[in-house]
Formats: sequence, structure tokens, C-alpha cells
Amino acid sequence: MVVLTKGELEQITLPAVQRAAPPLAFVPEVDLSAAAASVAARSAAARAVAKACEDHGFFKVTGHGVPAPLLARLEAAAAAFFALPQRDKDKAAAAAVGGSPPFGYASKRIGGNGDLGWVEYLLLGVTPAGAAAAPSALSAAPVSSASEGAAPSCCFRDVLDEYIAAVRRMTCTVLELMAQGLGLDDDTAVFSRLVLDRDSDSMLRVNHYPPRPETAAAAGEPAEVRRPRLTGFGEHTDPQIISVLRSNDTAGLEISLRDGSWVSVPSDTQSFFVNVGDALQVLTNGRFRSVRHRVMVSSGRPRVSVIFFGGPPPRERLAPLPGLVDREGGRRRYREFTWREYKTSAYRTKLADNRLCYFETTTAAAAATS
Ligand SMILES: O=C(O)CCC(=O)C(=O)O
Ligand SMILES: [Fe+2]
Repeated sequence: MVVLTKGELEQITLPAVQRAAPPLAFVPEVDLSAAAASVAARSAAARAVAKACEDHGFFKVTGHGVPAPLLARLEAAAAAFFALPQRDKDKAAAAAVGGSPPFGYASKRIGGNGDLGWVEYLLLGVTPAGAAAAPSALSAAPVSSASEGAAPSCCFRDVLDEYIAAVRRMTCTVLELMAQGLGLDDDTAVFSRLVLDRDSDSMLRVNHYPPRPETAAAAGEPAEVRRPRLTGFGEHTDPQIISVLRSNDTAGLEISLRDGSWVSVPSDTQSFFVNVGDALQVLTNGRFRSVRHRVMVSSGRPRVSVIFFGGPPPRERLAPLPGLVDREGGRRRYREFTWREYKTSAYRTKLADNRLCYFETTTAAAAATS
């Protein structure tokens, strides 16, 4: 066990994982700018997206149109926020939480059921205007002075607003390609509509994984002994429809393949990574795979990642789309439920739990155990 914090409000221990990092992942790539060039290119991109969602539930997007200077400002502003004194970050937490957890700032505790990670994060609700329902403390955070000009005359809140508007647009383009790739040509907005709804339960999470300190092992020992891997964010699937992630140049993200093995995702600051979430697995009757993933920390450099979670409105009734059920001879893998019901159920579980099993139909559950 490794003691993470000393002299802070609490002491938390995490198991250090001694194993070396898993092999590098092959990550399918889709170029959105090429897809926009012609009808044929769009169909090819839609097919590639659907195949990646079926095989892995994971791929990366290039040619996304989110301006590089905006990404640089976002990264600088996030780094500056996490460099603030602990009491300022805690103030942001208190202002945001205001009786409505899980939003706000948190350190090491993920969710309310005892999950811990080598991570601190901000979790923000997203409003229809593209703005994060962020605590006022973020506006006050002296980001520009902390980052010495990296985020000139701009507060974190403004950068987040601009980023959310851009990433949501791109997310909707990806969701439309997914629908087209599934052959839902008569309603390609079937998924994006949910994320664009004024009541959409979308969120933004900004994660900061501090550098992994070296142990007292001798300098000649292999890297995995000097810096044993720590769990930054334990394995889980994302609950929403889609997650769109970008990170700085520090690796750490790992995904689980269909055979249960893990692979490391090389960092790529130019691209966005897309995860299929639980809600999309349900809507597609299990054809798209909600990818299990985690973050392991072994680097001497910090990792900063920003994830947009596109979610449906709380009242939305989710069920496998009838057209997709018909194609499986009428076999429905999930019963209908509202997004609110799903979240209520999910909040009672641990990070690594399979939360969709409570919503499987009896035929799907029987098939899984036979
Ligand atoms: O920080 C990352 O790279 C991924 C974190 C994650 O999976 C999450 O916040 O849901
Ligand atoms: Fe995640």
C-alpha cells in the first residue's frame, strides 16, 4: 500500500499495481473533415464509426474542427486551476456542490461509494447555452496569474464555455455518423437530439492526475519498480450516451478489449477519443459496446484530461430502438427505463460494477449465464 497524502485533511491509501503497462492499443481513427467532403466519404466514415463502436466501443477523431488555440487555452487554464492552493479548490467545491452532489471539485474520492483514485477533478453540469453550470469560484480563480500569461485575460469559466460549445457540436456530428452507420438513415438525429435537448443531462469532467512519485527503489531498478503503477481512475464504463475525451501529452488511459485483456491508449493531443457509453449500448440493443476503461498513473508528469459526457434528459425513456430490435429477430436485450431511474440505480453502485445488468430483459440475462 502506498500512502497518497500526508498532512492533508485525510490520509488515503491505494494499492500500488506493480505490473508493467499493457501493450499499446490499435485505435481506429475517423477523420471528420474528410467525411464532410462527399456523400461517399461520409458513408465510408459512418461505416468505420459503426465498426469501431461494435468492435471496441472506442475510437479517435481527427479533423474535428475544434481550434488548437482553444485546446491550448483549456489545457493551460485547467493546469492553473489545479495549481491553486487547496483551500481555493475546496472553495470551488463548496460553491458548486451547494446541496447538489456530485458536482464540484473533489480529490481522490470518486462518487459516493468508497472508490478512490490518484486524481483530483472538477465535475460540472452543462447548460443548453453551452455554458458549464460552474461555481462562481471558477470565475474568480486567478487562472491567468497562476499560468503566467498562458491563459491571458481569461478566466477558466470563459474557456470552459467556449470549449463546451465546440465539443458539443463535434459530438453531435459523431452521433449522426453513428446513426448513419447503423443504417438509421431516416433519422440520423436520433442520438444527437438527446444531447441537444434543452434538458440534456450532459456534463464536463476535468481530471488532474498528479505525477506519480518515485519510490525509494535504487536508481538502477526498472521504471515499474521505481514508479509502480497506481490506479488513477478505476475501471468502469461511462453511463451516458457518449464520452468525448482529450488529454495532454501524458498517457495513462487503458481500455478493455472484448476478450477482457487491457491495452494502453497512446496519448494524442491532436485528436479526441470517443467512448460509447451505457445509454448508447442500450439504444443500440447491445450492438455498440460501452467500453470498460481506466486510468493508471505511472508517469513523473501530470496527466490532465477533459471529458464531455453527452447525456439524455432525465425524463427520457431509453429502450433499444425498434428498428435495431427487428434486425435481431425481435430479441430485446434491455427493458425500457428513464435516464433518471438509471442514474438513481447507478449512484448506488461502485465504479467497477456492471450497472446495466439491472436493466437486461430476462432473455438477455439467461443468454449471458448459459
Ligand atoms: O481521465 C481520463 O483519461 C479518463 C477518465 C474517465 O474515464 C472518466 O472521467 O470517466
Ligand atoms: Fe470514464
